[in-house]
Amino acid sequence: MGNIFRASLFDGHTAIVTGGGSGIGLAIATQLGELGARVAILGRKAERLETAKATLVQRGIQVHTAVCDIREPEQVATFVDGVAHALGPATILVNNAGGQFPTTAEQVTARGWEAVVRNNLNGTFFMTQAVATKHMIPARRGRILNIIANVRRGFPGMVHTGAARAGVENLTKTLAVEWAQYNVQVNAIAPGVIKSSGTDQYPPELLEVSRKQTPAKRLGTPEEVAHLATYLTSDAASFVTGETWYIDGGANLWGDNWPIPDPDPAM
Ligand SMILES: CCCCCCC/C=C/C(=O)SCCNC(=O)CCNC(=O)[C@H](O)C(C)(C)COP(=O)(O)OP(=O)(O)OC[C@H]1O[C@@H](n2cnc3c(N)ncnc32)[C@H](O)[C@@H]1OP(=O)(O)O
Ligand SMILES: NC(=O)C1=CN([C@@H]2O[C@H](COP(=O)(O)OP(=O)(O)OC[C@H]3O[C@@H](n4cnc5c(N)ncnc54)[C@H](OP(=O)(O)O)[C@@H]3O)[C@@H](O)[C@H]2O)C=CC1
Repeated sequence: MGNIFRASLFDGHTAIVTGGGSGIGLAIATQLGELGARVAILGRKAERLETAKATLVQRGIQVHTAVCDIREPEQVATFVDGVAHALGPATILVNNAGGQFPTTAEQVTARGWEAVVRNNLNGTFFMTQAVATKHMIPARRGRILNIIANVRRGFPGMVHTGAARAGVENLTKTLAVEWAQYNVQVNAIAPGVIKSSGTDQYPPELLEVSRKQTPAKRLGTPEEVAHLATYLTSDAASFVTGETWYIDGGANLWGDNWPIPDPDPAM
């Protein structure tokens, strides 16, 4: 599918995309940049960021990159100040960085739990607070978009990320209300299973199970998520706030997120 959005849609905007060096984040950074935004991306791995930067620059996009772990508030503050210096204050923040590992609730260690909650919930909040207070609230203008996951029916098989993403969904609602007075809209996207650099780390046979468990009978693409992100960060969505948008081929309504044993062993 081609791009249905106007070429100059984001002229004059600066967009931060966390985890913009790969997968869904890179697709979003590419699309916002091609529509006129200056783009700042971060991640923990410098090499990944350099490769992504080359791709974006090749497409004529003005890019700022810096290594930053969103779990560390000092690194976040330095990154956010660096964006203002390099590209001007951010008008768009896409909190896309995140991840987890499969585990049963019985087996997850305290450190494993903390690692995933810090990555997905704490990191998202630290970025959001820094960008809003330093850039968006003073300018009385901002769009924040949180990438979560399909947690509508919990997340059996990944209890830590289910809890963390539900936390992000709730902070999306809270901040939509608190920051409406500053003309800052806050929304979330809940992707189903998307064929990306992220899911490439999962065994192919599990991805095939996910495909079958999706009513649309296919996996989504990063570009499809980017189209929705473009709408939600554009002026077309200026009266939309506090909402979670599922993009999952119907998966939140039917089928298993993750193949776990039947909760009733007698069945
Ligand atoms: C096929 C169907 C798919 C359906 C689901 C699709 C929905 C979601 C898809 C995606 O999210 S795609 C993105 C995929 N990418 C990732 O998820 C990778 C992200 N991982 C990370 O960023 C990190 O590994 C982490 C999870 C944040 C942990 O990083 P950190 O550096 O903090 O951890 P460590 O210091 O190494 O370990 C802390 C603690 O956590 C335990 N642990 C870490 N990784 C694993 C693992 N893979 N398996 C089990 N346990 C893990 C580790 O053992 C430590 O605990 P202790 O052993 O010390 O108790
Ligand atoms: N693909 C899918 O099916 C789904 C994905 N999601 C979520 O969407 C987001 C993007 O996923 P996807 O593109 O598929 O996967 P990727 O693993 O390719 O993307 C995750 C990105 O986040 C960055 N990142 C992770 N932790 C941190 C951190 N602490 N600080 C800074 N950057 C970090 C990674 O970079 P680096 O490693 O260099 O730090 C990477 O660029 C993730 O939050 C994922 O959990 C949700 C539902 C489904």
